[in-house]
Amino acid sequence: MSVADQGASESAVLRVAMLGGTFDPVHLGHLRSAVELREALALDRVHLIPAHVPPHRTAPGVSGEQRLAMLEAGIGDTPGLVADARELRREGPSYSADTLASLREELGEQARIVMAVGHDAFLKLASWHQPERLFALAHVVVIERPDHRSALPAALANLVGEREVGTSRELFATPCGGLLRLSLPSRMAISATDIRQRLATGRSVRYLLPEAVERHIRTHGLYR
Ligand SMILES: Nc1ncnc2c1ncn2[C@@H]1O[C@H](COP(=O)(O)OP(=O)(O)OP(=O)(O)O)[C@@H](O)[C@H]1O
Ligand SMILES: O=C(O)c1ccc[n+]([C@@H]2O[C@H](COP(=O)([O-])O)[C@@H](O)[C@H]2O)c1
Repeated sequence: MSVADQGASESAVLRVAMLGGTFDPVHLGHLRSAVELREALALDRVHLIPAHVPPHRTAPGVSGEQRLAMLEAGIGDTPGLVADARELRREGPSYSADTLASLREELGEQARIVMAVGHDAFLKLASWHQPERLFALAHVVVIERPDHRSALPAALANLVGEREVGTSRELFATPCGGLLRLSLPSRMAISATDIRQRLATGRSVRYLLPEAVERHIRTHGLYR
């Protein structure tokens, strides 16, 4: 096979990322990092997937339907971003391994599937449900700030083993099983907790989330 043919067959393989979260509500930090992730890894799609019952935190105050509606409003027509409701349709805790299994089933064995997690979530990965299965189904990409490299806790170092690679090209040589730590420079200092507090105390949330999401919150009287 010529180099040009190799390039063509590589790019024909679907590359998809899952970015899970509570999205209570979705904000510009989430959306900007989804866009940057897509560009950095040349992904076909980034699926933003709201958790139905988040495994490691208290239940969100706003229903799954409302969090999904805000996510859809926030994404609008942004190319390559998808509001994916699959965890909302599943009963019980929203384990990421089950979500990746459903993506794998849908996209087939050859698709390159990435589970994107923030650095803080990554540090706890060894305590997630069926952590080895995550790597059997997908690559893990850790979104880090450039200044934020720290040593891994022992349980995580065991789980990660020799999986880490340095480039997306190496990562996408296989459909799953790799780890890439990706520096995205522009993480915004925005959190959903802060947005909820601002709304509850009547302060402005303008420019922290898309205007369509703010409109949805006002129309439905959320977070008051
Ligand atoms: N400002 C941000 N920039 C980039 N990524 C973010 C930002 N805030 C959260 N994330 C990431 O988005 C994913 C979903 O986050 P989540 O829904 O918990 O939002 P949050 O703002 O951290 O919410 P909360 O304040 O309620 O904990 C996680 O992987 C998290 O690390
Ligand atoms: O599968 C698990 O055991 C698991 C444990 C903790 C978090 N997660 C997922 O990680 C994503 C980010 O979670 P959070 O709490 O940082 O918003 C979200 O999709 C969660 O469902 C998944």
